[in-house]
Amino acid sequence: MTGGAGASSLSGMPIIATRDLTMRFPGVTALDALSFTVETGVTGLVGANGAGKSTLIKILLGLLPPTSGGALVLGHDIAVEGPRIRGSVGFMPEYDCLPPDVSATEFVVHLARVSGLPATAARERAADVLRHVGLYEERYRPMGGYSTGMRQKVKLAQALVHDPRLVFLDEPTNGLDPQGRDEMLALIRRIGTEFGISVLVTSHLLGELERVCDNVVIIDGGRLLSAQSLAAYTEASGRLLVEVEDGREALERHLAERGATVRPDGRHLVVDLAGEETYDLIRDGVADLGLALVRLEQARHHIEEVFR
Ligand SMILES: Nc1ncnc2c1ncn2[C@@H]1O[C@H](COP(=O)(O)OP(=O)(O)OP(=O)(O)O)[C@@H](O)[C@H]1O
Repeated sequence: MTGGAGASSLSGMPIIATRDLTMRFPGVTALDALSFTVETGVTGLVGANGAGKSTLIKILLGLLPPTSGGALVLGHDIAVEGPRIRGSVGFMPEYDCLPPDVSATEFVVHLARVSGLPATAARERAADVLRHVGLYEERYRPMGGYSTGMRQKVKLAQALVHDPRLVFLDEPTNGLDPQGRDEMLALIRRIGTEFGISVLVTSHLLGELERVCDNVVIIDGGRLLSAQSLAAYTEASGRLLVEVEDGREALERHLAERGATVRPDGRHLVVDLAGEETYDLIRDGVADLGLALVRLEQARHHIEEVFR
């Protein structure tokens, strides 16, 4: 993935490539000259409410023409190949209007038929994806009685039923309780790994994307803040985290007197890594003071730091 300052490039052909993508509505610029590429895998698209995530998805599906700029999705041009893109891309919208009198099975079979699958294949695929998302006996009941979690699963199942190469999931954890959220995040990870389908998943919560994504694109007010692999966000920071059972202050003094740059941070000490000798200094200090070492590791950057 590339884009933004300090972006790192991943190998392989991009599944999404945007170029100066701009979308203006009267009085608001929803997307402002966005240029980035996304490689295969699970990619998080994160931004606050109103950042432009849903608008970007509609444009990438070829449903909404941008004001200017362009994009390729799976190598297809959004300006002229919308139907082709929608044939190879699944879409789980943020909101739903699931017919209350219809069962999940009937609904997903119907959408499989709309995607062009023959009747038998549509029934088989629908049964498969409903099982994969975790809807079992309930799938024969009318959807009017479903919980939010079950409705999210139906939306996910219909996005997967035509065996797409890529799925767009718009805020799939919205409205879920913590357990439902965990289940949905685990499912998203499985879609990317076991099923081999690339995923673009939006959220306004960085923390949850951090748990399932290979890559993260961050937008703010329609502008690109950053687009890179998760590993690049959380790379080693050049600082060591040290935790001892008792005697944190004594160790801090000991290290500072020997030239280390050290400061307390909660239960830890954070020590600037000047080289291998910093490890030796800490080891000797802990031994000299007779302390019990609980933890010594490289501090990692946190993805939230992008927003600071
Ligand atoms: N059809 C439209 N007409 C006018 N303004 C729009 C339209 N669609 C979106 N906007 C505006 O564009 C901006 C981006 O909206 P968008 O829905 O893409 O954001 P989002 O990041 O998906 O947020 P949310 O998670 O709240 O949906 C917002 O200011 C929104 O009010």
